Amino acid sequence: MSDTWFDHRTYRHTDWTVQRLVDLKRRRGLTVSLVIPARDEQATVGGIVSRVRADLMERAPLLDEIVVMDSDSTDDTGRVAREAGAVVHRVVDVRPDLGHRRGKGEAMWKSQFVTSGDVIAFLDADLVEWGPHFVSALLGPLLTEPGVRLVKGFYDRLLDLPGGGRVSHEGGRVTELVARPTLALRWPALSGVVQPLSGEWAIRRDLFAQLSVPSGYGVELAVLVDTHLRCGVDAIAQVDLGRRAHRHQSLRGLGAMATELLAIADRRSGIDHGSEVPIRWFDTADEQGRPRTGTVGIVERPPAVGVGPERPRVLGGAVGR
Ligand SMILES: O=c1ccn([C@@H]2O[C@H](COP(=O)(O)OP(=O)(O)O[C@H]3O[C@H](CO)[C@@H](O)[C@H](O)[C@H]3O)[C@@H](O)[C@H]2O)c(=O)[nH]1
Ligand SMILES: O=C(O)[C@H](O)COP(=O)(O)O
Repeated sequence: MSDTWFDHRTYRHTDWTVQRLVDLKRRRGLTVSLVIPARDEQATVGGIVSRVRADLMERAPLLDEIVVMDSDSTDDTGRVAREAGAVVHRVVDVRPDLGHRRGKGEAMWKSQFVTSGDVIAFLDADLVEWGPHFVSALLGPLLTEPGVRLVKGFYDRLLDLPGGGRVSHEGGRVTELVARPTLALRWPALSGVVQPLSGEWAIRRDLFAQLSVPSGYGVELAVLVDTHLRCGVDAIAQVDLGRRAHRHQSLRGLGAMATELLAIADRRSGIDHGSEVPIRWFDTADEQGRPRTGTVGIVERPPAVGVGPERPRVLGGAVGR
């Protein structure tokens, strides 16, 4: 297997200083939006927003806006993020004429209608070990390599072990057991992508607007595969960001995520499972002792470029002005 892509499209976050990135951005005349999708992240979102704001907006003018997409939170995520200095949009309030779906991908798709940067960078809101370079370094390849249009972050991933306070370096269970094997089998050109599911990535707006976007956790895999299919693997770069730790989901939650990823990959290989896949959980039972059932949504939003302007709302039967 050729490692050519890995060798010439893999960078380290130390390859650029923030000042160099600011100079490059100014020279290229580009603007950058940071988007943070967040559902019930009041514990971490405030610290994340205030740190990127201080380092990448106030100390150095790298970001033009920081937007938190509040994804159906039932806690104080929106207020905490606003007080920390972000512009906050409730996903449900953005383009209501297009309807509302739940999920991370929906928050990211709708962010296109409330941001204006030529480049959109994404950052998860549940990080507990990270730094502002998780955002700034993603811009390096986009600002220096004319052919690069999508940049993925990668890192050493920590996993909390039972027993309290113990960690291993074997985090990213869905990444290692589902996403990377799927890429290796179906799109081997992408097998050098270290963290295909990383929530830290940056993309040219004009490319993102041409892609369909799964409403749930399939967004990262879809954007990666579709960029490869549409633009070629050299349009993708990756940056080593060091170490990352985040809040872990339950194994059952990860099972649903894995199901969605496999269905999204299948769809791109010509096998469509429809908009919903039934799943069963054997670790819990209903009143009759049978395994509980649930469904995983496999819906996608169309490319934003084809979505027209907001339709006027109909007020009391008359078209509102
Ligand atoms: O309905 C949702 C669910 C999650 N999130 C936010 O999305 C981010 C990541 O979600 P999380 O549940 O922490 O995902 P992980 O278990 O960490 O999943 C990994 O794998 C996913 C599938 O590729 C990626 O989307 C994630 O970014 C990546 O961290 C966080 O800021 C969440 O608050 C939403 O905005 N809406
Ligand atoms: O990227 C992944 O595989 C999922 O986010 C799960 O990560 P974890 O195993 O570190 O919880």
